[in-house]
Amino acid sequence: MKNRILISLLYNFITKHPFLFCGLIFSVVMSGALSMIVAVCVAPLADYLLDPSLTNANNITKKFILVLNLFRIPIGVLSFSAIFAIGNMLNSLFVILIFYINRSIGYAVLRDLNVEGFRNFLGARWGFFGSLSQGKILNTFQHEIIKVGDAMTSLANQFAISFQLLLIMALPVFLMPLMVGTSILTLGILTVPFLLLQPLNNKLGALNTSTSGRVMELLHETFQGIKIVQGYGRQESSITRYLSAYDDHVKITLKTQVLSTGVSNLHYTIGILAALAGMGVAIANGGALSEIAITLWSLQRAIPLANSMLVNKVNLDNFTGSYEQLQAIYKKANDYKEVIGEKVFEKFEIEIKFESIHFSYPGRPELFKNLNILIPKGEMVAFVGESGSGKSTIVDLILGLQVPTKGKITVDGINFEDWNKNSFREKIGYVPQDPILFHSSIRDNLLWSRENSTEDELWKACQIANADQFIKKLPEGLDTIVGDRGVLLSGGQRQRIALARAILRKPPILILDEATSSLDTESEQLIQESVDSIAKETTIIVIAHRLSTIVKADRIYVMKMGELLEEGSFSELMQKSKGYFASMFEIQRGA
Ligand SMILES: Nc1ncnc2c1ncn2[C@@H]1O[C@H](COP(=O)(O)OP(=O)(O)OP(=O)(O)O)[C@@H](O)[C@H]1O
Repeated sequence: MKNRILISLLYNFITKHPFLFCGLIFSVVMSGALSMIVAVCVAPLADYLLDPSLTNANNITKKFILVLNLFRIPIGVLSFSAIFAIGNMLNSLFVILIFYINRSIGYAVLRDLNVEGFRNFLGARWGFFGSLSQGKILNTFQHEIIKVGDAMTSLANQFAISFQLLLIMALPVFLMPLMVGTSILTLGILTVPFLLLQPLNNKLGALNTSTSGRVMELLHETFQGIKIVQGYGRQESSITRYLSAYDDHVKITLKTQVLSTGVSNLHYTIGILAALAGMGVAIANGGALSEIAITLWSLQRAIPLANSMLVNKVNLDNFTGSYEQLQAIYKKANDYKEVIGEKVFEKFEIEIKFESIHFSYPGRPELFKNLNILIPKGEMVAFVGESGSGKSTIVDLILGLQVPTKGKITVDGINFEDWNKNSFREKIGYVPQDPILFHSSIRDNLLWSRENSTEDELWKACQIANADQFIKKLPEGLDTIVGDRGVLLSGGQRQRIALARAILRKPPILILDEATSSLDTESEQLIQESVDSIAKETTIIVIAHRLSTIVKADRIYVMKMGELLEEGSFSELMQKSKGYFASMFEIQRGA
């Protein structure tokens, strides 16, 4: 399973980034070749130390001298040392290059996974976000994707190291097969206990993923709800809850890190033992000193590499938890994938129609049974009814954020699913119940809905939304920063900016979900007049609690527990004796 994942990740990577992969191979080959040259240099140096006249020099030294003669390089300890030093230096440069490419591979994979995650998540229907905690989504981006990127670096490292080892050990294997064989056998036997740690690694990896997810969830939840945490005086309990999750995570992380460092250190010692065992066998068998020196030199380069291989293996063992969580979330996002129709919505011409719509939220009883609604172009259509009766859900269905379980929604006679949803949404100005502003200036928040608006258009939209006066009084006017989600403004000011943002689009359809609920009566009145004035050229869908705000609506739908109770114009509904709407209106008037 794990190998299959790695192979598919590697394959994806090679096809997407062939240059990086070729760069890695080139650097690895160069580094290996240089290691070989450096190892060869050890023989003349060792022979020179034994006998500076080099009369009884080893075969390798003799061949080395022949090559130097070919290039007219003077023979002596200076040239031997210089070649040895330059070879080492060049090799170090290639090792740095390998490190750079390995990290680049990790970051390239990270970037691909981030893009894939973003596309998946933003392409999912609204329901997907309700099915997951935001902490989990953040954790996916901040931790799990990084772990998978690290695993790819480890994999690239594994590949590079295997190749380097092969080249570094080629000469010693040829010269001293017994010494190398003994060392490898000793190392292999002593490594077995380390390999038995794999199940523990897998378990720690999965625990690390879940505990870090919990930490992120609590962090996010606390700061999202900071007002209520402080308002209820629950700071201490929030800290305790957070610390408990944090401690759980630290415990697991510590275990993982100790294991990784422990493996690395113990294995290094074992590597030295293996080299000594090999050397012992070589000396016992009368091996030439210069050849033993070459092999020892190569082994001292190979042992840390073999050690890194084991550490990489630990990383590769515990990345599966992260990868599986990533895939599970991606799959979920994919299950919720929005169907994007092909027809581009250019102009709203006729109507929006709900035909026998059934709808239920997952795991909840059916909310709408056979709901029929008509929103003709140019009308102001209002939805009223008690809390929880389904008004906002109707808006979500119009926006395509939710999908009916049965029945058909059509726009201009065409099934909603056949429209390219974003082209339809681009024609909508939407002010949700809780108007979200981004942590930026008022200007940026407005321009977000229509980027190329002029200064005049910005102020005009603010004027219609009755926001111009208060914005002018702010020290930095349109450039005032609104704070995270708009916390530096009052609820009513936030609503007015959200309304201006919607109006700026000059949308043919304007959806106002309780858009004036936080305003004082006078501001509401002013906005009401503005909305009435744009109603002539705009289709307006409004959800209202204050029934006095929909007196001019052409059509009012009265909802109760997902059911359509009454329908008609304001005067028609008021004329119904014992009508639900009329009695609601009377109650509000009396209040
Ligand atoms: N994401 C959701 N998952 C499950 N049930 C939901 C979800 N959103 C809303 N509901 C339920 O659907 C019903 C209708 O909710 P909706 O928000 O559409 O009502 P509403 O009329 O707009 O209420 P209000 O006036 O309070 O905003 C409620 O019973 C609510 O609990």
